[in-house]
Amino acid sequence: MRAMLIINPSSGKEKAMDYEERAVGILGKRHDLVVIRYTEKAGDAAKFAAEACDGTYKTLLAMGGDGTINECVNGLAEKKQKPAFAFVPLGTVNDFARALQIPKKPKEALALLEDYHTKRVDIGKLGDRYFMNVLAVGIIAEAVYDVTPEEKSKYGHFAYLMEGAKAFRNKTPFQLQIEVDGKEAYHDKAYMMLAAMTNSVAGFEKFAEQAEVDDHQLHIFLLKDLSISKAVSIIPDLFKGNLDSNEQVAYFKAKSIRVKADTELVVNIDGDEGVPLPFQAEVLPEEIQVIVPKQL
Ligand SMILES: Nc1ncnc2c1ncn2[C@@H]1O[C@H](COP(=O)(O)OP(=O)(O)OP(=O)(O)O)[C@@H](O)[C@H]1O
Repeated sequence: MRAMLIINPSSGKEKAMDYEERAVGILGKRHDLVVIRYTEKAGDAAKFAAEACDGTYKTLLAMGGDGTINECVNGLAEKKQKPAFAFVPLGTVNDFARALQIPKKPKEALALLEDYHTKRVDIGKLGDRYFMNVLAVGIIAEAVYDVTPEEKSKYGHFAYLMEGAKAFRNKTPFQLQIEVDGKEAYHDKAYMMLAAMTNSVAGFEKFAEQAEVDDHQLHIFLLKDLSISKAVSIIPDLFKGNLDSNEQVAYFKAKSIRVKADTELVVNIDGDEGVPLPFQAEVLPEEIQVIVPKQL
């Protein structure tokens, strides 16, 4: 059986290329042939990952940031003959790696291929798009687009918090209507909605502390109020893992959601601009087999 190695040469300050030789060496021990594909533009990684589902590949290894990993997940989703998926996280935030305890050091992440311990993990589906981390509507979703690559490399994932705090000023809420698993769960004003597949959101590993990668659930958080006196309590709860019980937050778990709003809003899918509301999304349980550390 073959292995495919997808490299985004622009990821992680161009670090991806440094680890190519080591990756090929490790993959070469378990596979007859290692096919290397370099991405040049958006969409390439998804296309290559889909090609790796032709039944001749045992393993797909991606080296890149969350963008490349999301594309690979999109290429693999709902294919019959998926290879096991491994990745070396080279982005600034690396939420999927945080959730799966994949080491940040590329050498250590590559060493996981020696053990080849795998776990089936859930992903989400919205129309013809797939996500492994988070859907967002409202303030934070908009703030994500304003974070520049320079801010990301200077402040890491805190750049999102800074941009988010700026965006909180002068905001008015929208009316949001949410159905979870076919039942109306929320119909009121909100400033933001997040639906997380994993515990780590924008680098905050305690955001959805209760979320497991294979719990078949979306973890839905709604920010109901934003008066300064009350909103400040959210920051400590964000770090302590208590967001679900915060007074300003409504929290639901569900296998599927439908979301409508009274204003024009766009859903952000794993950090990228998605479709306008209304939308519906669902969990695809244990859809992707990922190479992870033994303790997971
Ligand atoms: N050869 C290339 N040169 C420049 N850009 C590329 C190349 N190949 C792919 N890309 C772009 O890189 C994007 C993904 O980048 P990456 O994997 O680093 O994710 P990211 O979301 O930017 O990571 P993070 O935010 O965690 O730093 C792709 O969507 C594509 O647009």
